[in-house]
Amino acid sequence: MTAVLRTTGLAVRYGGVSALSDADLTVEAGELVGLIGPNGAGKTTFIDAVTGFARSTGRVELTGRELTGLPPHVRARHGLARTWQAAELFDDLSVRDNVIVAAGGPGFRRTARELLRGRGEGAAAADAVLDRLGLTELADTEPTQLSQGQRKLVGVARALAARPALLCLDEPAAGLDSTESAGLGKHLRSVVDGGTPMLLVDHDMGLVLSVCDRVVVLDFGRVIADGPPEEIRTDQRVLTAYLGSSASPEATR
Ligand SMILES: Nc1ncnc2c1ncn2[C@@H]1O[C@H](COP(=O)(O)OP(=O)(O)OP(=O)(O)O)[C@@H](O)[C@H]1O
Repeated sequence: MTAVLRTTGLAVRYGGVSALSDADLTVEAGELVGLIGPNGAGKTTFIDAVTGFARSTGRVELTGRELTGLPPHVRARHGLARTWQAAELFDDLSVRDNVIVAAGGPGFRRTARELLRGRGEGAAAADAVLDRLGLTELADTEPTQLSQGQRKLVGVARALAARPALLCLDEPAAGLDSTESAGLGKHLRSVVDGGTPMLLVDHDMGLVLSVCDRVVVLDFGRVIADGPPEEIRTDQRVLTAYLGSSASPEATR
């Protein structure tokens, strides 16, 4: 079966620094794959290389189509969506309008018309995304009124609105408390179970190990482990990479 995402020998250098080396990773249909590793391991660099924001060597394929060398906006058009470590929202638009604007597909004029009209296809699609993420009650709220966790979820809603083939999330749980993080995990799982595969980078091991189907571990830019959470928890290379001892990776954050 064709993987949704397949990278082969993906590598990124920043001057003399090898940020990512020879990284092979797949995300299959229906999968939530976690990408973890100690600080500076290359996780954000991996997402940057896949989405075209970092110059890379090696190969990137999305549902069998080669994206290698294409600029970010073309990769996005082929179905790659990402979020950033800081959720960038338009603070003077409602949550619903933030999602409508992010859907992008209709083009600026049609999006502007949708916003002026208030309802329509774009609004209905945005409401469906908000519903999946449990944000319906906040649709008419302005982002300045939201908690950090809710802002993160709106960021995910914006990425999802473009109906991507793959959603890449960069540290969506950063700054969330454990209750907010557990809530986020439930919603991310629901997005994947609803048909959108996901690559999740996060330092919150409780979140990653509890919601992911498979976890890939990077250390010094190299993949050192790839398997189900229960295997990763006890993988000696992973334990050593995190603490240089036989402690659990969950104890690192
Ligand atoms: N723009 C850049 N220029 C130079 N070096 C960079 C750049 N971006 C990242 N690096 C280096 O590449 C390596 C991987 O960084 P990256 O941010 O991808 O790691 P990470 O696993 O996401 O780390 P963290 O968990 O701290 O966010 C690090 O050594 C980092 O210092």
